[in-house]
Amino acid sequence: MPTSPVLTAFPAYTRLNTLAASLRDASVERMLNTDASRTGEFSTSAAGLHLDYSKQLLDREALQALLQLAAEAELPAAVTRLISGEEVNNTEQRPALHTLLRANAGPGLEDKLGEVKAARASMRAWADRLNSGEHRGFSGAVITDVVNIGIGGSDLGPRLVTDALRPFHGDVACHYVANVDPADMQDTLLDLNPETTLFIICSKSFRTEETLTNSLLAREWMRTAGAADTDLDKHFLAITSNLKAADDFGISADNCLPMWDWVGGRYSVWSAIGLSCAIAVGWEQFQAFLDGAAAMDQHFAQAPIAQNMPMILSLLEVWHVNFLGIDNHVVLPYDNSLQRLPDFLQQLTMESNGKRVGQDGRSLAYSTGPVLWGSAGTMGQHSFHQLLHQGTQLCPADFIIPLTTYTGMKEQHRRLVANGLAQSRTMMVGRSENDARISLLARGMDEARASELAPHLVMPGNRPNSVITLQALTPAALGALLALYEHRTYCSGVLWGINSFDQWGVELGKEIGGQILGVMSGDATETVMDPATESLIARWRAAQ
Ligand SMILES: O=P(O)(O)OC[C@H]1O[C@H](O)[C@H](O)[C@@H](O)[C@@H]1O
Repeated sequence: MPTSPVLTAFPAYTRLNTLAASLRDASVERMLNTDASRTGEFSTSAAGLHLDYSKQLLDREALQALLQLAAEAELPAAVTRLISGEEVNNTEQRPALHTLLRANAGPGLEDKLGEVKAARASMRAWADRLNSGEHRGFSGAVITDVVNIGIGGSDLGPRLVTDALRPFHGDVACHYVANVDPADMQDTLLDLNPETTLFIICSKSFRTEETLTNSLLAREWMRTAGAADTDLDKHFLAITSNLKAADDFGISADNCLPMWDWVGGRYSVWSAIGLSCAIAVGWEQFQAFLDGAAAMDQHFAQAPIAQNMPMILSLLEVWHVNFLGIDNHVVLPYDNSLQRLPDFLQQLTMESNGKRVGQDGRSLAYSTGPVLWGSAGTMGQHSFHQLLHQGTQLCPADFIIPLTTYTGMKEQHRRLVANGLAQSRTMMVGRSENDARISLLARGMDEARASELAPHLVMPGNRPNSVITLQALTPAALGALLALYEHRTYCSGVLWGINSFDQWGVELGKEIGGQILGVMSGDATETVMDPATESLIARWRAAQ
């Protein structure tokens, strides 16, 4: 395997360390208030999104050093490697061509692009057939509900996109079942009618335990309702690269749409894995979603580092993790439709960059992907924002704020935006002890009590955050936003010298899961577990 460059070897690394130390006591508020051009310079726009990072704990010198780091790590060349189909996933010897899934041209990749276009045509045909009522179930009834069965990348992306684009929904309702907990499938089926339901089994591998278990439940439900095996094609589609397994399940090749090993699960919503979304919003809107992502791809490939939004976000991530010693990142969409965005980004970033060795397998002596978390504003304000403002850990935040609402309720939406902007500003300005004391006195509190209470009201401020705004949460803006975070993730992986496209860390748990299931089912009496696991299995057995 090639020797991967490591972050600490770049000349800019040492300089950034020094600059980070010198900035520890700097005031972001002062930097903003004394520099009229800071907001303009610490911001960039792309594909309908605007990023303002002027409230980051960063001055011009540090920003220049970060840009220098990106140049030393040759990020622009890394973008070319990604988009041109080089084997950026070195441990699995594959390219990662999610950009091709939304492209209209792919120089040197014509064969693959041809397959992508054929898959798009097939998605479109299925979306049209279902939305027009042409495709019918075994009793001749029109399909009214689609259930996507998948997990991880075969669930989180489609679920988020369908949820986020609610105002664009047509007549077919899309549901999502992922968990192997039978309650997930049972609850979903409660309101559904087998005659009018179609399942999409989404699994690149068609080997995933949860998905296969739920698919068997769905097939049984269909059979119990009177569907013959020859009717199954009216109720099941498969999105997979494993046609043989789909066929063994009873889904014919005509009902299978492709997935390819050169697309990672968490990067696959743009492929036929997104079919449920295309059905939910119709092909035109799904195409707009692809086009929005393609516009971000173009920006990523062409914009200079200093204006390159994904690169800037990635440099900020590395700045936080490796120079300010921060190990988490909170994403706060001020839009109810984006409440599933943190879930999606958790898989995207943590499965991609939660790695401890470089591409060459050598242990890394520095931190990589941070823990990502978050929830839709304003809910978090009434729960965890306390820690954002006064906790001992720094939690750099991305506020994501659409500037308009589809609801038509402008005044209420103004409140939502005001809340987002207020949280961003509050994280920066904080409150001194003296200001706290004065505000308590103004409320009529006596001097002694105000002095006693004031330390509890102190907020250090200077807490880094960025604000991403968009005109409206349209399919195109959503596509651009997801592509933005995909590319940010890739750039951070390049800066850390890791492979962002494999996920070996999830395998052992699956293997041990199989062993434990064997013991619980009594099929593997010879298997010896550790005493703690044995004792927990005994507790389970006693409860049966
Ligand atoms: O699409 P599938 O093959 O069913 O895979 C579903 C998911 O399961 C795996 O365990 C991986 O960790 C994910 O990256 C993947 O998205």
